[in-house]
Amino acid sequence: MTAAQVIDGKAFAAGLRARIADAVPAFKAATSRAPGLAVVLVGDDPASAVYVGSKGKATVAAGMESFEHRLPATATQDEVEALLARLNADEAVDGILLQLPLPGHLDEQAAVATIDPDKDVDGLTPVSAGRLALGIVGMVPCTPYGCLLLLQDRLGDLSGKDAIVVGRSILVGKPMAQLLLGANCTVTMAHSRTKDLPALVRRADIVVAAVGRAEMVKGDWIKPGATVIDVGINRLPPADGAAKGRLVGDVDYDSVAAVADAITPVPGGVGPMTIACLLRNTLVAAHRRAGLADPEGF
Ligand SMILES: Nc1nc2c(c(=O)[nH]1)N[C@@H](CN(C=O)c1ccc(C(=O)N[C@@H](CCC(=O)O)C(=O)O)cc1)CN2
Repeated sequence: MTAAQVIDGKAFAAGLRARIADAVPAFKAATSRAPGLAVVLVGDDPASAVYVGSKGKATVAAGMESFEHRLPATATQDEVEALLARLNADEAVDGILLQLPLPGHLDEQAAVATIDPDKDVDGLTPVSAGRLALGIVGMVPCTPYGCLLLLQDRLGDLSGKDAIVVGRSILVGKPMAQLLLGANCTVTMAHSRTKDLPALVRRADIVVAAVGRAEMVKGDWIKPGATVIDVGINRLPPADGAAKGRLVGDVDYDSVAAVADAITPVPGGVGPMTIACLLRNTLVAAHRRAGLADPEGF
């Protein structure tokens, strides 16, 4: 039996995207141009191609300019970095996103580090990570920022809450922990070498699962009344001749929903927030580059 409230990330993201679209005309009126987002896809990973397509469509739907750049899977490090350098210098581009993962022969961190931090709408450059750690205004990675918005919408002030982040990736785990710390939570970061993970999770008011292991977090790990944010997107093997397997998160949904106060579903939870927050970051970057105050309410 499901007791938890379902946190509807899809609906929240739709509302955020609508507010962003409403804010774009004022930017255009002030600058005579639209905010511009450039997305770079290297290679032909099918999931990445879908995400890049969705980002382009969402950008246009918000009234912004979308620039899509595709490089072959054989592109060299120099070719990727040369394209990023061109986008850094392009006045029409406010935000640059290098879709990850890159093909294995490329150095992701080195490529990301060449992006102008003022255009780093993914919040992944060393400068953005440093600003986040120091609590200085900068660009925040989209998925963890989306999680924070969902948590604040559900719980209000997060001060004093015990939070655990399971997973320490650069894309989600590390920035998520920084954001929760910035919101005055007491934060535990757990990872593959953590001892007695269930006992640590059981202490938390807020659980963010971002490990990339299907249905790993179980209901008997959860403190009754906790809020659970599931960042995982895992495809199970197809069952009984089905063409595709079911999409599940890092949380064992049914057992956790029976104990938690609130939980994000997969799909329809955190995923849609990633693209909405990318548009938010692009709008903010465009304002800062144009010397305008940050748009209000984002
Ligand atoms: N440079 C980046 N690369 C990647 C990022 C990122 O934030 N920056 N995140 C992920 C992929 N991603 C966006 O790029 C992304 C993943 C999932 C979703 C989403 O809406 N998922 C849906 C389910 C989709 C499905 O049916 O398969 C959901 O959860 O409801 C959006 C964006 C890795 N790369």
